[in-house]
Amino acid sequence: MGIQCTVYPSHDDASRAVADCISTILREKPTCVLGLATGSTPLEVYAELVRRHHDTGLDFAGATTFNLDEYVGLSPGHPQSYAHYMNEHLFGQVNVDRGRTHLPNTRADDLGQSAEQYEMLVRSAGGVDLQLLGIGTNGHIGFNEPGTAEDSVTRVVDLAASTIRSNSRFFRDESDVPRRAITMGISTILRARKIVLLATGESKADAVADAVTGPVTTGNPASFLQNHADVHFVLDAAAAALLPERC
Ligand SMILES: O=P(O)(O)OC[C@H]1O[C@](O)(CO)[C@@H](O)[C@@H]1O
Repeated sequence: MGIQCTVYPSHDDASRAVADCISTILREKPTCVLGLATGSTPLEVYAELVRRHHDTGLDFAGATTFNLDEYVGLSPGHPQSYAHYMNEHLFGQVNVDRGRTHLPNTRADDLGQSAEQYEMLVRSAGGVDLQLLGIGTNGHIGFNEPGTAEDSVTRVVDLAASTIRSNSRFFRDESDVPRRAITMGISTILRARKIVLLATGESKADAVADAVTGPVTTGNPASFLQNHADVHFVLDAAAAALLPERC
């Protein structure tokens, strides 16, 4: 157990390393199940995968995907919805079968039931082979904010004030940021066979150091990743700045 870290000089180098992991699993297991993340951090990973699809024929046809989370209150066509993000940056640009791409349905009348169904869907697909994660400055993974229990499953959550503030950069005004989301839980994420977390930039350095070297605590949800057997943190130098030399 423990988290393996690799540090790259730049965000682009780290993104290419993550694209390598995803490309490898697509080649080795064309029917793989990918767990996907949104946010600004993985944008270059998706751009690189799209380039590889066009340049080398990287094939998504057999893959199934499950996104970690989706805001409540935004239509799938809203420019800041994660459905729109995925369509724009990956799904609309590669040969993935759209019937096999999944995001939590946050338009259902019964959001609790919708979350339960999503959890079951991930399980019935045979589990996630490779889960891609980002990390919030407060240590959140998906929208599992500090205080989330390790046994949490897919559910409706309230976003932390710090997350609303941080994500307001994508919206006209902080008041436009949705207050709720459906997110996979910590236990949902930990069931993935392999986990790759990409973190870049100095704003993530504290959360990364706490997750890797601190105690396993609900105070930093990413620290639960220490309990997984195959977790790799792919970092740029800025995000790794507070880690000890050897970790
Ligand atoms: O990559 P960013 O934009 O820094 O976001 C970090 C994390 O925050 C979220 O965007 C949710 O706020 C996650 O999806 C992401 O992993």
